[in-house]
Parts: sequence; structure tokens; C-alpha cells
Amino acid sequence: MPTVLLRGKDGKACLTDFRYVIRGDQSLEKAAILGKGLGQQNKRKALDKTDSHGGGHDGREQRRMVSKLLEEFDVEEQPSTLLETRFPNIKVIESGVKQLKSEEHCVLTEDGSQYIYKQLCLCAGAKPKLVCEGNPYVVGIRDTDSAQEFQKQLTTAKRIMIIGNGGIALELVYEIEGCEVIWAIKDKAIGNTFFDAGAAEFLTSELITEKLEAKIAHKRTRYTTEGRKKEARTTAKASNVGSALGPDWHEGLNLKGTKEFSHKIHIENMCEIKKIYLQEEFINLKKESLILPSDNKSVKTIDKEMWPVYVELTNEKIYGCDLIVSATGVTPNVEPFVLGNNFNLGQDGGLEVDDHMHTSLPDIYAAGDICTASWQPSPVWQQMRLWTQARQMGWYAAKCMAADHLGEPIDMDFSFELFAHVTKFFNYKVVLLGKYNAQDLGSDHELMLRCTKGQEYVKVVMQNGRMMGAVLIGETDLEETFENLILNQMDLSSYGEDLLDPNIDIEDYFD
Ligand SMILES: Cc1cc2nc3c(=O)[nH]c(=O)nc-3n(C[C@H](O)[C@H](O)[C@H](O)COP(=O)(O)OP(=O)(O)OC[C@H]3O[C@@H](n4cnc5c(N)ncnc54)[C@H](O)[C@@H]3O)c2cc1C
Ligand SMILES: NC(=O)C1=CN([C@@H]2O[C@H](COP(=O)(O)OP(=O)(O)OC[C@H]3O[C@@H](n4cnc5c(N)ncnc54)[C@H](OP(=O)(O)O)[C@@H]3O)[C@@H](O)[C@H]2O)C=CC1
Repeated sequence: MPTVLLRGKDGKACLTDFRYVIRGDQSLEKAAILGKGLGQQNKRKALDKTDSHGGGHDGREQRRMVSKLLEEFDVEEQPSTLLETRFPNIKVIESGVKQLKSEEHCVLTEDGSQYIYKQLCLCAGAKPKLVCEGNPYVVGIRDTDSAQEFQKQLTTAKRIMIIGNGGIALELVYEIEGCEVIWAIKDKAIGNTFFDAGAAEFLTSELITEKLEAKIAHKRTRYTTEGRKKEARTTAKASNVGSALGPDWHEGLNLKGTKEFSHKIHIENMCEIKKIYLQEEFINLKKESLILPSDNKSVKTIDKEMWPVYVELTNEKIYGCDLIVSATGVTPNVEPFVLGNNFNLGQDGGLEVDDHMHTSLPDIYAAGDICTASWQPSPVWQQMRLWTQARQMGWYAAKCMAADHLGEPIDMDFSFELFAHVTKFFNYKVVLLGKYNAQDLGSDHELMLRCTKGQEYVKVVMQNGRMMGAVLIGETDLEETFENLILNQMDLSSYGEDLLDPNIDIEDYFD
């Protein structure tokens, strides 16, 4: 069993408390990049870890270093014509790809054109993996269109159900106002893709404290999504998906239901969707005195109000609601490319790429959400389908394509040495480093925690005296030091609990 050490900020032990641009290398004029995710987002604030080379940046970005590897910056969407003007070797074709003929080195687009490539990089992202796909009451959020459709439906909703326990769900429960939210999760605690139960508890208290009420005052700069909406419509007909949204996607969307209250969230944990009934089906069901055909058990309905749709959960509760949001992860968008092409696919359905971002087919590379990293990773890196990694992969894939074209060797990019992600949940800065949830470490690890309710939550994951990962919630100022400690794998055994002692200036300690 892992050892857990808990401390408050006062030192006492306690229990409570990311655009890529392929720069002007003429040797790449025949390299095609399919998909225009990262480079085409509207102005939005991105919280991201970047490489030290700063590729693809221009003067329009305003950067703020969070640590040596983590930085925060604004990205401004520009029309593709501007891109072509600034980088004359780039030609943007605004048409979806409907077929890839890898043996002929050829792609066919929806407008009936075909293009011969020397090298190809597939960056078509992913699409939401929906529960009960096809049900008109189940929505997923991926791009501007789907986010705006959701906003529209929310304006007439009194109660919605959110399924899933990852990034989208976490952001939605915090952002939605004036609408009752039933949040159904498979796990015991919220945010399983990002947190452990301790961090979840730290954040859950925010769901019920006055901090939520005051959050509007803390909201970051708003931006509009009009430009992005247009872009999504004109470029992505092949798959009917636009670029995935990124940090602050909900800014500029009025996520408000019909009710006057701010937040009303009810969490149903340890359950999944068993069945969805349309109103008529449900009425018929009621006539059969609440005996469900599936298991012949009586089930409890939660209220007497009539709803357009009813969800039966595996814990036998049935909730009526106006809408079901399936925030249940993504599946790589490989369809138009795999048909007739013998790609190796990863377990998650992505295009397998090696340590040169090369797929299993000649001259085809892939980057971002569409791919599955299939190299032997660093002990403190794992793939997650994040903006951060999509950008790093895009940058590195371009370098690999150029190196391969020139017959030059290339080392693995530094960004893949350490997993690092910075984001915001419940208005707290959240930094995730390395094996932040002790992923793949087995039971032979130790956790050290420092938590001060409402202020900070610090967790480090130790193995054999070395720091393997960390979760930093709040303004901890520990990210840079911990980044270094994880990267250099220094033996920290002799420091013991002092590592999290708030009375010790750890930055000075390891200088
Ligand atoms: C709501 C939401 C919030 C998010 N928030 C964050 C966050 O805060 N931080 C973070 O790090 N990550 C976040 N992510 C994840 C992040 O957005 C993705 O990991 C990232 O955008 C993936 O980049 P990509 O370039 O691989 O794919 P995408 O951004 O999805 O771009 C793929 C592009 O390919 C195009 N395309 C698809 N099929 C075809 C085709 N057949 N022909 C031509 N073009 C095609 C699409 O139109 C799209 O433009 C969020 C995702 C969502 C949905
Ligand atoms: N701030 C950020 O960094 C944000 C990042 N994102 C990224 O955008 C992408 C899409 O986000 P999201 O959809 O939230 O995906 P995530 O992968 O973050 O989370 C999906 C969640 O749904 C659960 N799930 C999967 N299938 C089912 C099911 N059938 N029933 C109930 N629960 C299920 C998963 O559980 P399990 O893990 O057990 O399978 C997991 O909790 C992700 O790549 C995410 O990382 C999105 C928003 C914000």
C-alpha cells in the first residue's frame, strides 16, 4: 500500500483540509498537413507546456512563463490567406479529405480534387465518444458548432444530466448556471482523469461553498466564437467536426439555463447509464407500475415532473431531464484514412506512431489526438489527448519530416521527457506533472500531501526516494522546482517530510 503523508500549509499534519506553423522550409513544399486544429483556433487563452525552442510562435502571442516548461499565452486565429501570405510555401486547401490512397501517395478531397504528396502528416484530431449515440437528447461537445448547439439547448433547460468524469464534465459543472445538473460518474470521486480522491475532495467542497457564487467575479477575459464558428463550417465537412475546443472554450458562451439559481449540482457516483427512455416510453413504463423489462426490478423515480427524456442509472435511480451531455472521452478520427490502408492502430483506435511520429505506412506521419504514441515512453511521460501534446507532436512531427526528407538524424523532442499540463478547474490553477496519479507505478510508491482547504492541494508521488509525479492545485509556486526534481531524478530520501514543509523554502533548498 502506498504511504500517505498529510500536512496543512501551516506545517501541521492534517486530514482536512498551447498554433503550429510549419516554418518556411522550402524542402517541405510537398509535405501535406491534413487537419487544421491547433493553428486555427480563435483568439483564446491557452495554458500550455511548450518546448524551449518556441516553434511556431510569432509576435502576436503574449507569453507568460509559468515555469521553465509550462507557459501561458494567448493565441489569435488568423484567416488562412494570411498564413499563405506570411509563409509562401504553405498552400491551404479548404476541403475535407474523403479518401487516402497511401500506395499511390494521393489524397482525394470532397471538392473532387486529388493531391499527390511526398510526405503526409495526418492531424485530423478525434471525435467525442458518445454514450447512446444517435439518441436526439444526447449531445457531445467538441467544436464551436457543438458547443453553440449545447448553449442553445441549455437556454430552455431546467435540468440536464452530465455523464463522464473528465475534463469537459469538470468544466461544465462549474460553468453552468440556472440549471439543475445531475452529474453521473463511474467513480467514487470527481475528475478521475485528472485527480485522485483527495484532490477531488478539495475541489468538491468548492461546489458547495460560496466560492462558486463568487466565481463570476473571477472569470477570465471573454472572447467571441463567431470567427471560429465560420471556420468550423467551411473546413471540416468530411467529418462534420471542426477543431477541438481548447482552454477557456466556454468563455463567450452563456451557459445558463432557465432557472434563477446559480448552481444546483447533484452527484451520482459509482454508476453508469443503463437505459434512456423517451417521455412516451417512460409513461408506458409507469403504466406497468415501474417494473423495468430489463431486470424486473422496481425502480425509484426521483420526481413527479414530466421530462422529455429519462435516464435509468445502474444504481437503479431514474432521472428525468431535458438533455444528456455525454462527456465520455474521445475516439481518434481515423475513418477516412484507414479505409483501404493497412495502418497499425493502437488499442485506443489511434494511428500508431513511432518515436519519429511516423505511422506504420511509408511517408505518412501523424500528430495530435488522431495518433497513439507507440514508442517506449520516458518513465514520467504518458499520452493524453490534450492541446498541449497535440501542439508538441505537431511541432516535432514537422521536424521529423524535414529530417527524414534530408536524411538527417533527429533526437526525440525534450517535451516528451516529462508529462506536464497546466489548466484551470473550478477557478484553481491545476498543474499535473509526470506520473501525477501514480500511473503504472504499482503499489510500491509513496504519496505526500499538503492541503489547506480553499487555498492549495499539493501531492507528490515518490518511488525509491525519487519524485515521479505531482499534482499542484492553487498558487503553490512549486511547479518549477518539482519539474526539475522529477526530470533529474535526484534521490530525495534524506529530505523525507521536509519536502513539503511550508516553512522550508524548497526552491532555495534545491538551487
Ligand atoms: C471542450 C473541450 C475543451 C478542451 N480543453 C482543453 C484544455 O483546456 N487544455 C488542453 O490541453 N486540451 C483541451 N482539450 C483537448 C484539445 O482541444 C485537443 O486535444 C486538441 O485540440 C487536439 O488537437 P488536434 O490538432 O489533434 O485535433 P483538432 O483540434 O480536433 O483538429 C483536427 C482538425 O482536423 C480537421 N479534420 C477532421 N477530419 C478531417 C478530414 N477528413 N479532412 C480534413 N480535415 C479534417 C478538423 O476539422 C479539425 O480542424 C479540450 C477539448 C474539448 C473538446
Ligand atoms: N482542462 C483540460 O485540460 C481539458 C481537457 N479536455 C480534453 O478534451 C478531451 C475530451 O474531454 P472528455 O470528454 O471530458 O474526456 P476525458 O477523457 O477527459 O474523460 C472521459 C470521462 O468519461 C468517462 N467515461 C468513459 N466512458 C464512459 C461511459 N460509458 N459511461 C460513463 N463514463 C464514461 C471516463 O472514465 P474512465 O476514465 O474510467 O474511462 C472519464 O471519466 C479529452 O482528451 C480531455 O483530456 C477537455 C476539457 C478540459
